[in-house]
Amino acid sequence: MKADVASAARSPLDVLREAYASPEGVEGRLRVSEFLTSIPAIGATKSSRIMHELQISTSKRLGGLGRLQRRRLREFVADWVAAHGGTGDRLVVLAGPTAVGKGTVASYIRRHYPDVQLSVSATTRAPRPGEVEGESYFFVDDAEFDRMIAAGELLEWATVHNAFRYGTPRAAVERAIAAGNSVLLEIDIQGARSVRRAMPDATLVFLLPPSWEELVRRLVGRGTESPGEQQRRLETAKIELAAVDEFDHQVVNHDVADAAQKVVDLMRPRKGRR
Ligand SMILES: Nc1ncnc2c1ncn2[C@@H]1O[C@H](COP(=O)(O)OP(=O)(O)OP(=O)(O)O)[C@@H](O)[C@H]1O
Ligand SMILES: Nc1nc2c(ncn2[C@@H]2O[C@H](COP(=O)(O)O)[C@@H](O)[C@H]2O)c(=O)[nH]1
Repeated sequence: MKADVASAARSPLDVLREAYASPEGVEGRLRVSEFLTSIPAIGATKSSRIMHELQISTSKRLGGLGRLQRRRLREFVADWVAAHGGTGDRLVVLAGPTAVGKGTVASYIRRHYPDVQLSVSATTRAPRPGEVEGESYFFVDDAEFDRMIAAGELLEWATVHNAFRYGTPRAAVERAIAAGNSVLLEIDIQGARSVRRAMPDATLVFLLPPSWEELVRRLVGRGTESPGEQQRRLETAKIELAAVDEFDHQVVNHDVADAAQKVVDLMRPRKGRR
């Protein structure tokens, strides 16, 4: 008989998230084999084969998996769900350390994939040359940002790099999802965590640099921060890189077009892609 953990109301990915967050909780104590067979179209034989492929022993419980096993299982389940009727992830968050290329990848997506809806954030920082109100950001003053927070108009917000405040307007995201469209949020890591709390079904993508040296090269090469500020951001980047396992997918930004394609792929219907 199928275990009741991945009932129609809850996605198997939600079950995994809860298990990884609370290894001693109900989901954490669930055997991996029971979890797998609770997913429609996975029976006992298939479950054994999958566990063998993922190098997980038959006695393991979800909460007792090691870091690599957790990642392998989560990626397997994400692919499986997508291939068996997934409709594309509705809310996709692209986050990562400073200068990894989030803005560059998001701009590439804006230019090359006009069907992808990008959320436009509100910010208290001033516009840079070439930035357009309502396209790049909604540029607001502190009083207006305070008002938006108080009115519950922001899905998440954060003070980024100890400088200015940035937030995701809730209404546009909710409207898009209600209309059956997908939305991409390019935000910082604190914001990604807040989105996960507010909307547990969101898909979090961590953009990684090809190497630490390349991240430093990109930050220094961009030339928009003083040497002191670069140093401070690199210290924060070290801490942020350690958060990679909180995310559903990792994309390495070797090449902008390739990274953009990978992000967009997550937002598209993927039935039968496996
Ligand atoms: N794949 C890539 N290869 C080489 N250079 C890249 C690549 N992606 C981005 N860059 C360069 O890296 C620098 C940082 O990129 P970008 O400003 O997009 O980073 P970011 O993650 O948005 O940074 P922040 O969070 O600090 O705003 C830019 O000079 C950009 O041109
Ligand atoms: N938490 C949020 N972070 C955001 C949002 N919009 C942008 N950002 C992040 O801010 C920094 C700096 O951006 P910049 O345009 O001033 O260079 C960058 O890391 C963005 O990802 C948001 O709505 N929420």
